[in-house]
Amino acid sequence: MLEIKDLRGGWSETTVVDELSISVRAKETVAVLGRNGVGKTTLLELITGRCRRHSGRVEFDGKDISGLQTQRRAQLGIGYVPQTREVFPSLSVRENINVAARPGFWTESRLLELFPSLARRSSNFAGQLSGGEQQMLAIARALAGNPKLLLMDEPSEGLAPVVVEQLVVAMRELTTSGSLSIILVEQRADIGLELSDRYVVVDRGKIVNEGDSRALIGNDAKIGELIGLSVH
Ligand SMILES: Nc1ncnc2c1ncn2[C@@H]1O[C@H](COP(=O)(O)OP(=O)(O)OP(=O)(O)O)[C@@H](O)[C@H]1O
Repeated sequence: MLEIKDLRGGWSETTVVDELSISVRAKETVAVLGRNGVGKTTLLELITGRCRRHSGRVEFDGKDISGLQTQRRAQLGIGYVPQTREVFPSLSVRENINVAARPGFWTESRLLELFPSLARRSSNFAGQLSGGEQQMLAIARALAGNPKLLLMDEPSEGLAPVVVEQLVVAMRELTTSGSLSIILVEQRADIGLELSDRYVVVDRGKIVNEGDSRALIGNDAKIGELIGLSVH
């Protein structure tokens, strides 16, 4: 459903992602792992069209979307949960969810069921929420657009362990529900591997290793060697 071929791009003239190819099948979750600053966010932003492609192709559902505007890509079914969350602070939880909603499985009530902490605060302004709740809201808002592909950038970053646990429960539901394809950028390799079918390791804008996530779970020595990340 997503085919990226020899993609190069970055911020203005700077190349961050370099000749990267990856494909994601329907209903598959792929974890993107790697150290800070290797280009994981930039890869997601190239898929959404938020940063500059220098060469290569991005195909979505068999269509070349490389030259399309970000909004058009979203309309075609690419949802994005940016690292900075970008919820609208002066809109309520409900309003944030509905701002870009489109018909489909994910209705407001299903989303509030998926995230019980949001249900309890549905009338609050997003700006009053904790970091964890804002992260849940960013995911809920992206899902409300009923995407076919969801891109998530480090959802667990900066959150307390108990909140990360709640988030993982909801994300597990998403990855096992079987209707979405997901690319999950995650600093926490243990979380990324647990939630994904396959993983890729990015280093200096290229994929340097990939494989079946289950084969790597628990193999901390190998994870450390591949990524140099702490697993807990
Ligand atoms: N919005 C931006 N504008 C300009 N440069 C950027 C922007 N975002 C990232 N970069 C640059 O692109 C390079 C790769 O960063 P990127 O955020 O893609 O890496 P990352 O692997 O996601 O790391 P992190 O885990 O720290 O987010 C870095 O040199 C970074 O400074």
